[in-house]
Amino acid sequence: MSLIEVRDLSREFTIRKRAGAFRRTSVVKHAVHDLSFDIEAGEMVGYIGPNGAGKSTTIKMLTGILVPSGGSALVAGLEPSRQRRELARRIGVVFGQRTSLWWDLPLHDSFELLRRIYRIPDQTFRRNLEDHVALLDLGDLMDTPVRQLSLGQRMRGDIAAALLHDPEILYLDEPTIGLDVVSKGRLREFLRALNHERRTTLMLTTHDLQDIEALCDRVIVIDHGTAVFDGPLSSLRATGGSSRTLVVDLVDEASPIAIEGARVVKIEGPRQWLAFPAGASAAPLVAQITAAYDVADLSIHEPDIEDVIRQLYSR
Ligand SMILES: Nc1ncnc2c1ncn2[C@@H]1O[C@H](COP(=O)(O)OP(=O)(O)OP(=O)(O)O)[C@@H](O)[C@H]1O
Repeated sequence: MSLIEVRDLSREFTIRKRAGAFRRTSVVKHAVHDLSFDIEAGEMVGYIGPNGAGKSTTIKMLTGILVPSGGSALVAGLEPSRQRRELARRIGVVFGQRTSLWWDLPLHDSFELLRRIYRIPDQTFRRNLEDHVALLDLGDLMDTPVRQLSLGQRMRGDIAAALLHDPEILYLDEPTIGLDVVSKGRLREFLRALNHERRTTLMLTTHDLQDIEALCDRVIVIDHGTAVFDGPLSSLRATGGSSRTLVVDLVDEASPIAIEGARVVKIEGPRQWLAFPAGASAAPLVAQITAAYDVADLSIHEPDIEDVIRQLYSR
């Protein structure tokens, strides 16, 4: 059994609209429609899609906040909407846009309250507090009220809080939103270590594709409530007819390189750019070029992930 099992999961919302002075009609919005996927323990999965695609609705169903209108979800063997309390002990949730900490309380008191709410055993609490306070650099901030923390500090506090009870699964919704480059880097490093060393399963929703590139081997792309891609990041690059580029520095300027399987798209002096399908191997191309030309240097450029995803959304 997978840690997260989603089968034909659907959620509709009925939206009532004014259709005249006194008349109202209702429209049904399919926020999530027949969605299916499995996530195994220890995976780090990026869950991405354009605004309004259904990401938050999915996460809300997986955490038990929303009841599905159809299909099923099993998380750690539990049915989220029916076994929400039991599930809360097994999962952690972090929303970048809002905090789960107590605004007026020092960080330390927020953690203490969570210890009681989740009835976290003393040893677990102490070990996690010690580890996470050190790794997330929260030591000097423990006595500061949450409202006085910067966005990055608050986010680190929220992540430490979500991990106090040793959850097997951590859902992160836009964890790096509004953070500077250094803070983003540190946070990604922490999440990578958490996944490697504690085997915590991560499901990450973000509009920052660098988060995905830094953390996730697998990506699920959702649009209009259904999955339009589910696979490794490397295969995502290969979809949508995108291409990789071989950049060849010749010893001397030459006419366009003519080989099978790639075409020259740009020439600047002795440097030539050759495009080839993203799913193809560069090895035979390199062999052909080095056999026929005097080559000073070679490099391969992967397709820009933002372009690939833009193509996927516009389909
Ligand atoms: N409570 C609700 N009532 C009515 N419609 C809703 C409700 N919640 C979500 N929707 C609609 O369902 C669709 C999916 O919304 P959802 O918040 O899941 O998208 P999202 O992928 O998380 O978007 P974003 O990236 O903007 O956060 C949207 O069209 C949204 O307007």
